[in-house]
Amino acid sequence: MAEAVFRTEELSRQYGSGAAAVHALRGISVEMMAGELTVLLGPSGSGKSTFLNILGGLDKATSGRAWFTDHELTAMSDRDLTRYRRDHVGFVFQFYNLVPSLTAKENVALVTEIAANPMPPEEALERVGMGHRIDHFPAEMSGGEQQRVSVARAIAKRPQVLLCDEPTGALDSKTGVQVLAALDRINRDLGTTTVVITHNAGIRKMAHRVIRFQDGALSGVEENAERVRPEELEW
Ligand SMILES: Nc1ncnc2c1ncn2[C@@H]1O[C@H](COP(=O)(O)OP(=O)(O)OP(=O)(O)O)[C@@H](O)[C@H]1O
Repeated sequence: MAEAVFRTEELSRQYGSGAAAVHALRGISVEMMAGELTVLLGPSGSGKSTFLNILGGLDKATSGRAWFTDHELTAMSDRDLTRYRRDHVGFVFQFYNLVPSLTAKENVALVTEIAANPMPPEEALERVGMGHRIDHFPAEMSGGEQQRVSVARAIAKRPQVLLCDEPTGALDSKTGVQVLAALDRINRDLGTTTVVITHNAGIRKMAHRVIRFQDGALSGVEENAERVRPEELEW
């Protein structure tokens, strides 16, 4: 039986208090399985980023519990959360945040220099289809290519989980597909448990599991019996 890498129980997050309180998450109970690619789908403001940030140790719940394997994230100190992020989590955000004065390889090496068991930057870039661009600077790359370098940077430390917040949000569909194909390949080849936020419903078809958000609550969980390759997605 598949093992749950993430599990939440009545997870809630409130920002502010009193009349100004925003209930970003309202009691989310869900699981994400080892080796799976999960898509978090929902409209803007439905709580997806808040949920992903708590799973990644970047934000804290107001109530409820969350686990990474058998470690309870919601019981960890800030120091433990920092160590958890450093050792286990790769992040990809909508904007690539590459250092403009460093080449692709140097951007990836920033991470591999401080990781315990990193893959060589060349290998990470090869895995996202950027092996031929290792000496290029961000300004010499398209948005989709820069995003693939940021995926290489995220996987180079061999994280157990890869958390991606709108990785194609700033891209057109053609370059977006190349980024999704890179994520799909990493999930298949390395078995990295991957969570991808999107508000683009077409992307759900590449996932093993789809978790839908609406107004901070779950509005459904589906498993895809058959997955569509990113290259065949329509959006
Ligand atoms: N730091 C914050 N302070 C106050 N409210 C916040 C904060 N972060 C998020 N929110 C609110 O919480 C709700 C959920 O936001 P969240 O970013 O998690 O949604 P989302 O589904 O990821 O949306 P998007 O697709 O636009 O990123 C929104 O109403 C948002 O305005």
